[in-house]
Amino acid sequence: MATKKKTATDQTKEKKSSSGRTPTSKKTGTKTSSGKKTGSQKNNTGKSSKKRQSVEVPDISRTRKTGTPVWAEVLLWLMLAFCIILFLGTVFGAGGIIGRSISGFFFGIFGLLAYTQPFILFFITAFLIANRGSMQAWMKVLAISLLVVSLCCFFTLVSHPLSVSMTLGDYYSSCREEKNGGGMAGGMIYLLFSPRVGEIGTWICNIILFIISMVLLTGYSVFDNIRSEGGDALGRARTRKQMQRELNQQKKRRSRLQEQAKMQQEIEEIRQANHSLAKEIREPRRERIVTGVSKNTTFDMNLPAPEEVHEVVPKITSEKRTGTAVLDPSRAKKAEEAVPEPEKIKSVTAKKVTKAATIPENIPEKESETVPELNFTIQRNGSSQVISSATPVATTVSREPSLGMPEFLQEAASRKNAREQAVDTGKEVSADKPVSETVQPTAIDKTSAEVDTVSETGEITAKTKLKNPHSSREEQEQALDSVAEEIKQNEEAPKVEYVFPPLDLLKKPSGSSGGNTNDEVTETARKLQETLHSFGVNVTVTNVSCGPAVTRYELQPEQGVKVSRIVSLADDIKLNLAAEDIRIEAPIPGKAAVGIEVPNKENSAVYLRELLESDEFQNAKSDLSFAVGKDIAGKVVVTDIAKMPHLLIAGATGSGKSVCINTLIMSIIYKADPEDVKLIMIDPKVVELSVYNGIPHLFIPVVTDPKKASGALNWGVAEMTDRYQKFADAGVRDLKGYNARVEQLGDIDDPNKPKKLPQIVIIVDELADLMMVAPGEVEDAICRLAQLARAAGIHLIIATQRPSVNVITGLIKANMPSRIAFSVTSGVDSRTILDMTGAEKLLGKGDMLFYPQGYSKPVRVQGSFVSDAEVSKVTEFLTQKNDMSVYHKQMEARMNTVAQSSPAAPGGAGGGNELDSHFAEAGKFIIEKDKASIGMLQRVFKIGFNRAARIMDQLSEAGVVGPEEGTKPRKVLMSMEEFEQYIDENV
Ligand SMILES: Nc1ncnc2c1ncn2[C@@H]1O[C@H](COP(=O)(O)OP(=O)(O)OP(=O)(O)O)[C@@H](O)[C@H]1O
Repeated sequence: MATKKKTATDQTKEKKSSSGRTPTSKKTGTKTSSGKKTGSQKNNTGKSSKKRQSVEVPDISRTRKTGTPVWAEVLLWLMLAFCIILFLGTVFGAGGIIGRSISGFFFGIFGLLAYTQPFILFFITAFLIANRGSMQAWMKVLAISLLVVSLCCFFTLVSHPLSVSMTLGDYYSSCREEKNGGGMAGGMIYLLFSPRVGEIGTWICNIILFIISMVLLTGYSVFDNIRSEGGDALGRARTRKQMQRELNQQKKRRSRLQEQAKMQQEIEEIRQANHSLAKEIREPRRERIVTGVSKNTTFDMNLPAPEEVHEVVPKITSEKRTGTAVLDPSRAKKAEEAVPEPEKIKSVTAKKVTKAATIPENIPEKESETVPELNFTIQRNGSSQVISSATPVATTVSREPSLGMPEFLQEAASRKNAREQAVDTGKEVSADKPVSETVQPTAIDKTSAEVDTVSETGEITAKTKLKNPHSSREEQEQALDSVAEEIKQNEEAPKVEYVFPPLDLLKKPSGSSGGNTNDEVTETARKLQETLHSFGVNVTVTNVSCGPAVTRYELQPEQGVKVSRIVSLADDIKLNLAAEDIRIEAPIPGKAAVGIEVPNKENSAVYLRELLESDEFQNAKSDLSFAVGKDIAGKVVVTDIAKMPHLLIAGATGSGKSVCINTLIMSIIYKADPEDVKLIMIDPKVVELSVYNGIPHLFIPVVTDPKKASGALNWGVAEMTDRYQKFADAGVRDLKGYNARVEQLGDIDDPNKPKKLPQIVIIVDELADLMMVAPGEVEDAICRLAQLARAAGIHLIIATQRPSVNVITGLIKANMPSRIAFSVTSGVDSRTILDMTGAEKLLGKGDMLFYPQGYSKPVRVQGSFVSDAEVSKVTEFLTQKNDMSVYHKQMEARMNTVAQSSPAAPGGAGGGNELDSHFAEAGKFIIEKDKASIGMLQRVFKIGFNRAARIMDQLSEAGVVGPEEGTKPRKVLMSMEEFEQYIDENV
């Protein structure tokens, strides 16, 4: 035990000592509790071990390397003592016996210089110690010794010369006694030189000795100095010469650089001249400044003899164009001479072209200091007129299609078909109207050609019973069955020939075309140019398009003018033109111009009749042609709903949505047979579309109850899925293919023969009202229809006055590619509709931004107008001429079925007190989760709030869940077994 204890104490001691002293071994290191060394510890250990080594093995010599060794220090101290004693002895005769004998010895050796010896001795000792091992130090000591000796000799010569009889020993004793002379050292030198070179010689030799000692001591070489002095003078002369030479070189270099810069400038000028010439060549001919060509193409017989007219044709050699000459200065100069200046161009090349015509007096010149003169074209109702402040007005007919209009909008061909003949009986439209030359065959031809190709192997299977394999909802199936039944009944009913309503039921446009007069347009164009010029933005009005509501001025900014500057001046332009609001289109798509749209002083309405009478509409092939209105240049805009394929119409209240929908419906009524196009109208506002009740195009009466509306949309979904099934059976891809296949069957005598399917347009006048009642279901139905219904020939037209994100949801927006934005209150609303601002600048009353699928930017259009009275007249005509009494009854019946089958309708799918089809599932789900909430049911079963609430009420009645408890969730009262038993007994 004792041994153990001792060992432990020893260990502790060792530890202590190791921690105090620091260990020597590298292996020893502090370990962490886990036994591992940390990095920092390792580092520390490393450092401390080095320290430890230096402490452990003290190396005095090494430590003293930088300082004085001990022995030297001791020596120095001893020397100091000796010198002090010497000093005391020599100066004061003190220092005792040792002091006196030492000083006597020093007087004997050095004579008078013995007084300096204590200092010299101490200095030499210290100096040698400080520069140990240095030869230089020894040399210095030698020099001092020589100096001392020469000084001793000097004192010998001066104070106490040696007599001839005296020996060196005598002289030593004499100096020691008298404390005078140069001592033995001086005497020795004297004796060395005096007998040989005489007294003077001794003096000289001593002086030389003195100089030598000084040279050795200071290292200063007199000869070197003399030589360097002489050399310096020579060097200075040389440097001066060198500097002169360099100055001359610099001058030469500078002048050469100046020459180069000059040459480069010349080259740059030539390059610019080449560039501008090349640009002139690239410029379209019409944009080049042409002199001497009259724009008046009418030949005047009274004109004087034809003058020579010159056209500028810049002559450019290949050398100039390629710009190779500029690399060679000499050639560059030649090229410069060859490159004509603007004046030169005029004069030199004017001789090239001669034409027999008058020379116009005023040619618009591009000047940045002055406002350019006006010279632009006014486009109005498809024709264009050239306006120039310098030349007389000449009118030319513009045959160019209006800007930004895709082909399918201008589609018109000489279509004289059976339908037109039928229309002629009722319509006022003259079939003998000349076909416009602007009309071109369009994509629609191609499309019809494409879709008409039907699979040769496929045969149409007659389907007696319609089914909906894709629909999972019971309601949808019910709706589908009932609607199918109704359709079947309709088909079996005797066919009534559709009588198209005559166009004279619609109001004729007034004689005046409206819009601004030419003078007003010119005045506004001038004001625009001046306003922008006053802000330092130079523009030229190149074209003016007079629309029914707005006039667009096309401005071409000068080179270097930023488009954003014009946009930023919108308010100033508005102020200067005193305009209500202006819209800037910067730049106009496809044009090198900025468009400023200024409202007309007088707004002219675009009557639907003039659009329906237009060639564009008359020649449009599609049954779903829609006369939208007139564009900014007064050109009729007709579009095909089938190609849209779904349209979202949004705008503030009173902006013209309902009128737009009316014109759309009227366009269909005037274009399509009810057999080809059917309409489903949903009008939660009740008053807007009810007037159409009774027209043959309606599938079901106008739906006004928002709760029933989602049922109608669901019916649309069911119809769509059914149609896809039919297409699949027939081996076709879309409605056109299917109808073509049906037509191929001809008049076979089979009661189950498939019938042609009409295109269906579902029109919703106020989406916001529907979204309030059943947002989930409406959104679902709209999205499903929008995604798939195009090929099935079902198209959606949805209007809303609330362009907020909870009405036009992201899903709806993504699935409605074509948009019409009427005037809205804010840019945010405009963004919601169009994904860009602009609609907030519209004027209302049918002023719209038309943005169908395929457009890069929305086009501003003034929508066509049809009054309620006109609509009433047309619907009256239709109900009278087309016997719809049977049809009405059937529609009523179908409407009721659809309404009942609507999931949003009260009473659920079965109506009355029947339990909802989701009742059992919902009950089980709630018991399983032990949580009852309507929102949860909505989410899980993807149903609307009303239905979920109804299921919850039914569950409450059945005692599955407790009553409502304010904001708290209802209590779950039944177990799974009890509920299953309940279902077995009651359901
Ligand atoms: N294309 C048009 N040309 C001339 N005036 C028009 C045009 N469209 C609409 N208006 C005028 O604007 C008024 C309001 O139009 P409309 O009823 O269509 O607006 P709305 O957007 O449907 O409004 P709300 O959402 O309140 O029903 C019309 O009574 C009519 O006088």
